[in-house]
Amino acid sequence: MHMQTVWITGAQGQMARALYQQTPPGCAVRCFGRQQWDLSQPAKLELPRQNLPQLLIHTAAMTDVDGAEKDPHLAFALNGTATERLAQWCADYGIAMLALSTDYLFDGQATRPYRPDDRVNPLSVYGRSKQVGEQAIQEILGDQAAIIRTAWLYDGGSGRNFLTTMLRLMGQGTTPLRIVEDQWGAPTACDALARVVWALAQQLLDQAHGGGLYHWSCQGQSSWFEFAQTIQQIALEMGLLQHPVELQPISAVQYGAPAPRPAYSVLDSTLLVQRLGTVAQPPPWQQALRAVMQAMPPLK
Ligand SMILES: NC(=O)C1=CN([C@@H]2O[C@H](COP(=O)(O)OP(=O)(O)OC[C@H]3O[C@@H](n4cnc5c(N)ncnc54)[C@H](OP(=O)(O)O)[C@@H]3O)[C@@H](O)[C@H]2O)C=CC1
Ligand SMILES: Cc1cn([C@H]2C[C@H](O)[C@@H](COP(=O)(O)OP(=O)(O)O[C@H]3O[C@@H](C)C(=O)[C@@H](O)[C@H]3O)O2)c(=O)[nH]c1=O
Repeated sequence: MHMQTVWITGAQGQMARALYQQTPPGCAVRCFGRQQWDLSQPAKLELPRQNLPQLLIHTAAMTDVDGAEKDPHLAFALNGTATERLAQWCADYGIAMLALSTDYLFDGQATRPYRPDDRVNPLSVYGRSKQVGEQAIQEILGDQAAIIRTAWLYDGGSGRNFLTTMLRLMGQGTTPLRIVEDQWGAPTACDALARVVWALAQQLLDQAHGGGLYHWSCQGQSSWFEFAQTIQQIALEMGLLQHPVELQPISAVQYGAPAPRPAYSVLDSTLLVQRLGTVAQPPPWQQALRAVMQAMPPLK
C-alpha cells in the first residue's frame, strides 16, 4: 500500500492527540510541538523543504481565550501570522492543508445555528486572531485547504478543558461552584471530531475536493451551567465523584471573565454531513460526553 504522509501541528494539544490515536491505516503521521516549530515567532520559523507530507493538519493555536486579551501580540502571532506562514509553505510545496477554527468568530446574536457562510464578528482577541488565520488560509490556498470551525472541545486527558476543570473543582469539593448560564454552545468531544477530521483529510489526500469552510460540533446545545450539571450527574453515577457539590447558575457579567464570549454559538454541521455522509453525523453531546467519561480513570 502506498503510504501517505500527514503532519500535525500542536503535538501536545488535545486535538492532535486525538488525531494521532486515530491514525488511519495507510497514513504515516508525524506531530510537531513547539520544540520543533515555535509558532510564536513566525518570522524565524524554519520549515523543511524535503521529504514533505501530502497534508498538514494545523491544530496548534493560542487557545487561552482570557490570556489572549492580555497578550494580543502573541495571539495574533500564533493564530494569525504563523498560520499564514504555514499556508504559504503548503502553497509553495503543493501540500494540502486542513485547519481548525472556532465558534468564537461569531458574535452570538443569531437565533439559529450558525452556518459557514454566516457573517463573522468576533468579540475577543482570540476570535479575531483566529479570523486572521482563516482569511490567510483561504486567500493563499483556496480550495486546496479545508477549515473546520468547531466548539467547546474537551477530552478526558490531562490537559485543561471545561470537563477536566469541572471534575478537578468538584473533586476538591469547591462549593458552591459558580457557573455561567447565559452562554450557549455545543460541547464537543475531541475523539468524535477526530473521526470527522480524518474523513475529510482522506478526501483532501485523494484530491477529491474536500476543500472549503465547514462547521462541525456534537449535536444539541447547552449552557456552561447545564454542561457542568451533566458532568456532575455522570461523574456521580459512575463513581468518578463521591459527593455532589452545589452548582450555582450565574451570568457571564457576574463571572467577569476578561474575554467577552458569544452568548450563543451553536454551529450547523449540515454541510459537512452532506459532504462526508453518515461518518460525519454528529452524536448528541450528552452521549459523546458519557463515552469520554466512561473511559476516564477514577479521580485522584
Ligand atoms: N479547545 C477548544 O475548545 C476549541 C479549539 N478550537 C481550535 O482547535 C484547535 C485545537 O485546539 P485544542 O487541541 O483544544 O488546543 P490545545 O490548547 O489543547 O492545544 C494547542 C496546541 O498549540 C500548541 N502551541 C501553543 N503555543 C505554541 C507555540 N508557541 N508554538 C507551537 N505550538 C504552540 C500547544 O503546545 P503546548 O502543548 O506546548 O502548549 C498545544 O499543543 C485550535 O486551532 C483551536 O483554536 C476550536 C474550537 C474549540
Ligand atoms: C472554570 C469556570 C468557567 N466558567 C465559565 C467561563 C466561560 O464563560 C465558560 C467557559 O470557560 P473556559 O475558560 O473553560 O472555556 P473557553 O476558554 O471559553 O472555551 C473556549 O475555548 C476556545 C479555545 C474555543 O475555541 C471555544 O470554542 C471554547 O471552547 O465557563 C464558569 O462559569 N465557572 C467556572 O468555574
